[in-house]
Amino acid sequence: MKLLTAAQIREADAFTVQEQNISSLDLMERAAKAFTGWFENKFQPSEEAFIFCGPGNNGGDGLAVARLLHERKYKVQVFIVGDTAKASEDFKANMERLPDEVQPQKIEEEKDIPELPLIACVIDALFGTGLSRPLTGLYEELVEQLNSSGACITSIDMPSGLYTDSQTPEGSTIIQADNTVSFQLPKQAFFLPQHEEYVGEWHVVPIGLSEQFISGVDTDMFFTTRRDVQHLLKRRRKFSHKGNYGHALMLCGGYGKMGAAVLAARACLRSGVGLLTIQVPSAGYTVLQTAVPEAMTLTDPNRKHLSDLPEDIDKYDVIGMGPGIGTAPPTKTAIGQLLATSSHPLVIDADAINIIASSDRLKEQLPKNKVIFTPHPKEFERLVGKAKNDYERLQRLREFCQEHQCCVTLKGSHTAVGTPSGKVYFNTTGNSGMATGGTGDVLTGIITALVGQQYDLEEACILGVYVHGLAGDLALRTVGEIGMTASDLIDHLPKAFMCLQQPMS
Ligand SMILES: NC(=O)C1=CN([C@@H]2O[C@H](COP(=O)(O)OP(=O)(O)OC[C@H]3O[C@@H](n4cnc5c(N)ncnc54)[C@H](O)[C@@H]3O)[C@@H](O)[C@H]2O)[C@H](O)CC1
Ligand SMILES: [K+]
Repeated sequence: MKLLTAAQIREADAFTVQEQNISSLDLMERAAKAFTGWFENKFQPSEEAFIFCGPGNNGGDGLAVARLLHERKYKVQVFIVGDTAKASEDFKANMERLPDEVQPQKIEEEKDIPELPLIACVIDALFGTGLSRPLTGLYEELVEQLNSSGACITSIDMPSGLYTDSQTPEGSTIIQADNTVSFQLPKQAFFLPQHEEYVGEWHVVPIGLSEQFISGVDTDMFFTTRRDVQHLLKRRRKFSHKGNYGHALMLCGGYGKMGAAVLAARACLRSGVGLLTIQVPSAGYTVLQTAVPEAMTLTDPNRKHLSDLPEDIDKYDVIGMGPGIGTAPPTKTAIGQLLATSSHPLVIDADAINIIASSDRLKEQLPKNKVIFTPHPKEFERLVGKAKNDYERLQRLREFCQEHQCCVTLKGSHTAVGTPSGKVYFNTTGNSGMATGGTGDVLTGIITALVGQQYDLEEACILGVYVHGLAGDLALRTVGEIGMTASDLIDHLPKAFMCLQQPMS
């Protein structure tokens, strides 16, 4: 699904009003109803709502929500900040519609900011996608007081003070929402780790924006939904055999890190690959044969680290490498040799990334349209350099992918997949239980298996990160976040793939 900029959202708004022959006030009413529906599920009428409205349409939403909540027997108190004479037309219309029992109070100076009860339920309708500069003056003061009040804050559409699609200037004051309920589509800012404390949990409510507009609009930012990946999933044919699903080679493991090889191999096998051969340093032979009997095991001449490539390397459909291999000089030489000679698609993780990152010569040797990197943020930084903020990091991601015509899955809470054409796809599955050693090795195994099955690089990344997170979400239901291990993800991979095979209701 597409992610739109604030300007595109405004266009979608205008297009929808025309297409559906409704007024912008009708659209605001839809938005307010959608928000109120979410709110009713979350909070009881006994919880008094303190609604803070700015002078634009976000504030207009707040006023409409106040009316709807009042009709549903919630106690509401409305506060208005800003010059109402200059307020938007739909704001003014919703002021008119407020029932007599809901009389808004104006905040014109600091002393008008109310003292909130210890446990207060705040609705933040100060600014949404129309924010065009950092908060100052009374707005800033109010937001600071709300943030330090301990209230449970729900933001309408955007946390006030946060830019929708670009870097908010350093030091700006921004609402720290517990929940953000956004209209129709999540906003780009929600996917960036640096915004976690402002956005809180985000939720999306539909408001019927024009499908025609959204499908026609040009964007290079996407988020992946179940619908998006379901149609990527290839069917297995009735008369197929293991030769139809690819023969993967994995170069993984090192002394004390054979577990990484086991995890990557087991995940690869649980992701539909036809055949898997894994090469490990010779000390790992028994471990691999015992822990992963389905894989064929080759041993490196070196006992402790990778130092050589298999002889008949051309017969494989994909090579996955990196988990547990270390950065010993013979390992670097072997990786260099592989890059110089191989015509395979390559899935490159962990120390294989670090080895390439440390050498401009190796970076230059990267074959075009053949490589997937699966770095965590630190490995990514080694590969492309330090970024000042998440937006700069995303820009580096696009540039690197375009320069080397490769895919990169930049791992995180919303893993970002960069593609050779400069697009970015944010993943939407997964949970914090997955922040534990070995889950990256599992992802390498999954993506290697998918490339082996002839998914193109972009599809393998998007589907791979989605199913990896989905396995984590399924594991969450049985083992919870704290006790989750990488092996739990592997155990839940079959269910995750089964889930994707079910038609959506
Ligand atoms: N299509 C939709 O999703 C719909 C969204 N709705 C809601 O409308 C807002 C966007 O409304 P808009 O009037 O464009 O902007 P804001 O309310 O965010 O801002 C108002 C106004 O304030 C000025 N301004 C900007 N920054 C500052 C600042 N730092 N200090 C003071 N003033 C500032 C600027 O001139 C803005 O125009 C969207 O988020 C939704 O909540 C509709 O209700 C339904 C359709
Ligand atoms: K808001």
